[in-house]
Amino acid sequence: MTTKKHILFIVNPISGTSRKQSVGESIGKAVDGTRFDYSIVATRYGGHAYEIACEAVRSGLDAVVAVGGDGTVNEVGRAVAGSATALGVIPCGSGNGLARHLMLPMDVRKAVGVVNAFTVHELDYGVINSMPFFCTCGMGFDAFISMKFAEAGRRGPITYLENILREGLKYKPETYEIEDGGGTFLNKAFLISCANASQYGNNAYIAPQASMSDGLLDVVVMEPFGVMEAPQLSIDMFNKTLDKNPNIKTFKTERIHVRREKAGFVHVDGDPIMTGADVDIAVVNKGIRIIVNPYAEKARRRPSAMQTAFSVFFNDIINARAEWPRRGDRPGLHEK
Ligand SMILES: Nc1ncnc2c1ncn2[C@@H]1O[C@H](COP(=O)(O)OP(=O)(O)OP(=O)(O)O)[C@@H](O)[C@H]1O
Repeated sequence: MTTKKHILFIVNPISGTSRKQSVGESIGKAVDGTRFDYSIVATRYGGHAYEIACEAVRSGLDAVVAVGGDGTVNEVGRAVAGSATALGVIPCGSGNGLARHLMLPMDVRKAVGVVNAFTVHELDYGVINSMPFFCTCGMGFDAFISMKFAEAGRRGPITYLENILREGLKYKPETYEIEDGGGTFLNKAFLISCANASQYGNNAYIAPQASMSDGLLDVVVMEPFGVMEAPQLSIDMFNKTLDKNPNIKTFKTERIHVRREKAGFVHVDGDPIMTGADVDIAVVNKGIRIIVNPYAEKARRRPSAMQTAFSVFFNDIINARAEWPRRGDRPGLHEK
């Protein structure tokens, strides 16, 4: 008789937009009880998932499964990184960037099926000023929007889009000094994103070539762009061709150092955090064990309705940016 594996499911009840009352029940019905002993706990506050997952690692559990979005994945990932305990994900957030990169099913029952299969790979994660990230981190417009999203209080893709629309109208690019081992260069940029996994969530691919097993981060520098280039940027983001866009510089590296004009926000897997002007970002090669999807067919990634909606909204920003100053009723806005 083989011994059962021990798994803890940590449910973030406020993640995503749907109510989470029945999630525990769905998990209970789908877990293979002949092979796994499991328990389910709900978080009571931000940071609680990290605390519970640290305890699970100390107890030597085989896996801790984050039931939530990228914020919950980050808390559990931080706790299990560097240990024998694996990270599992049941995607229940609004963006689910890591889950989508790993091609995990969005359906709870099917995602538990992936946990049941228990295929564990050692994968990379990143660290920004000593804070681990598993999907993306970034600064500039990237961090600005994640901060606004957190402030908004409401969650879900529509809030995200509304914020992009509102804030995109007045965002001003900054100058960054970037050092990547090969040299130092100055860049005026709209955003700098560092990707361990390929997307922000909702299938918006900031770094289509990003791999979680190459020991490298994909750095994306989006330079200031004009009204004419913007529609192509949004199309490229959803067609996974952003790396071919002339307004984008991309490179792979193990680490970079970025010096900003002043202290400011960065985002770490979508959550805004204040840091100093100097930012160090590095990859930890094969630093975390993750339950992956043995049934995934990479060739079948398709654009979703959400992708199309995002493109439309992005184009609206551009149109609004072009028109408002002309109307003369928004003197505070910065039109490039
Ligand atoms: N019980 C709780 N009450 C308040 N906040 C919580 C609670 N549990 C977790 N959190 C916090 O909620 C935040 C959002 O969670 P999460 O990222 O999982 O969902 P999401 O934002 O909807 O998804 P995504 O990041 O994929 O868009 C996290 O930063 C987490 O720390």
